[in-house]
Amino acid sequence: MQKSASASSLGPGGLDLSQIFFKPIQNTSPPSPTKRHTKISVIGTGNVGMAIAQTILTQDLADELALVDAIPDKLRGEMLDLQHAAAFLPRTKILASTDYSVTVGSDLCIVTAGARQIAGESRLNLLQRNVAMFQGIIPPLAQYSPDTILMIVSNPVDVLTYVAWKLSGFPSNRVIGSGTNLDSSRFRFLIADHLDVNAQDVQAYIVGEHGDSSVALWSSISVGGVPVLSFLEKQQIPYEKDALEKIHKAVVESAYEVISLKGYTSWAIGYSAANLARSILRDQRKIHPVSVLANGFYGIGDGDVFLSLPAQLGRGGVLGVTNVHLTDEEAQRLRNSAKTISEVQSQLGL
Ligand SMILES: NC(=O)C1=CN([C@@H]2O[C@H](COP(=O)(O)OP(=O)(O)OC[C@H]3O[C@@H](n4cnc5c(N)ncnc54)[C@H](O)[C@@H]3O)[C@@H](O)[C@H]2O)C=CC1
Ligand SMILES: CC(=O)C(=O)O
Repeated sequence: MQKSASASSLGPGGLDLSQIFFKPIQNTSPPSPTKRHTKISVIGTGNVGMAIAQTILTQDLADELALVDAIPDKLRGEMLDLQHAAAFLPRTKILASTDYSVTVGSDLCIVTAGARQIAGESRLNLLQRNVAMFQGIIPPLAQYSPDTILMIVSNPVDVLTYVAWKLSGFPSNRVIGSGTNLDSSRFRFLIADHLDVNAQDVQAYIVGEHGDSSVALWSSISVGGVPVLSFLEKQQIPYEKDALEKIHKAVVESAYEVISLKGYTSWAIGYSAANLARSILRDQRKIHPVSVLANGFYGIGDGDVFLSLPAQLGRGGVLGVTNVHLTDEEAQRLRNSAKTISEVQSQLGL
């Protein structure tokens, strides 16, 4: 099901039409070796996979985009629909197959395949179904692209990032969960809305589990470089701790609300994953709250656990974790979140 025949082979008797339309220029130098060919694979072409794929295309993040799904007709339909937008988009070769060989040589593989929550269902509830699926997804990805970076989006994303790390055998810097990059955007949106400022001027992180035990780092929030809580305290402006808790609660409930209204979430995770892809593939060295191997940070205990911490991302994947100051309460909540994930993980026997 790979991309349809290229224009160059469409002439009668296999005549190479490109030689008729374009006269080759003689004595040209070979293409610059510094220009990398970038390939992204998206596994799972449901609501989330397609939102990510279309954001990658509009943002011109890849020279080649490979799509994989278990349902061939749906997959081919999605591939053709994207290909038909070629006249309006930057040039990207789009391939699709149910066979993982289509992903060969990927720089980044984004995994979105799997069951999703129904209204009111927790992300953690998806675990058993999606772990079984990952056993058929991660090994072939690792086999066809042994140097790739894996970005896991399927839920429960933190535990599945751990599962992907185990199944791939990759070093932990090359296995990343989209984690709370999305929750942090929801958080920034709500704070910006509250203060009537631009969300891009709000620096604010949600860390820990992408889910119900996530932790809001109120102590480090700044708007336009002004640290919000210490500013209010210095100006002796009273604020209600309850109001802060309500904003965090709204972040936690965001996905449940959208799912109860439209059945799934897609656009925001599409932008979130593309935002991470840009930082990784363009070596932006930006800090994102993403799911990383967290042992040893902020007193997180012995077992291997992935959860979101503010991490620097670049071409090598996770380059480091930022040493953001946490209050004792925030650090304790983060360790509790790690414990929640560890307990779920311990049922897996991996
Ligand atoms: N981490 C995050 O922030 C977010 C994660 N999600 C998660 O993303 C996942 C996908 O959600 P949706 O796209 O809405 O679901 P969906 O049901 O629309 O799409 C899932 C796709 O996976 C495919 N699939 C199933 N088994 C497969 C296999 N073995 N190999 C390849 N493809 C397979 C299905 O055919 C389907 O096209 C869910 O687990 C959901 O909870 C959703 C939103 C945000
Ligand atoms: C579904 C999900 O994980 C989200 O939108 O946050």
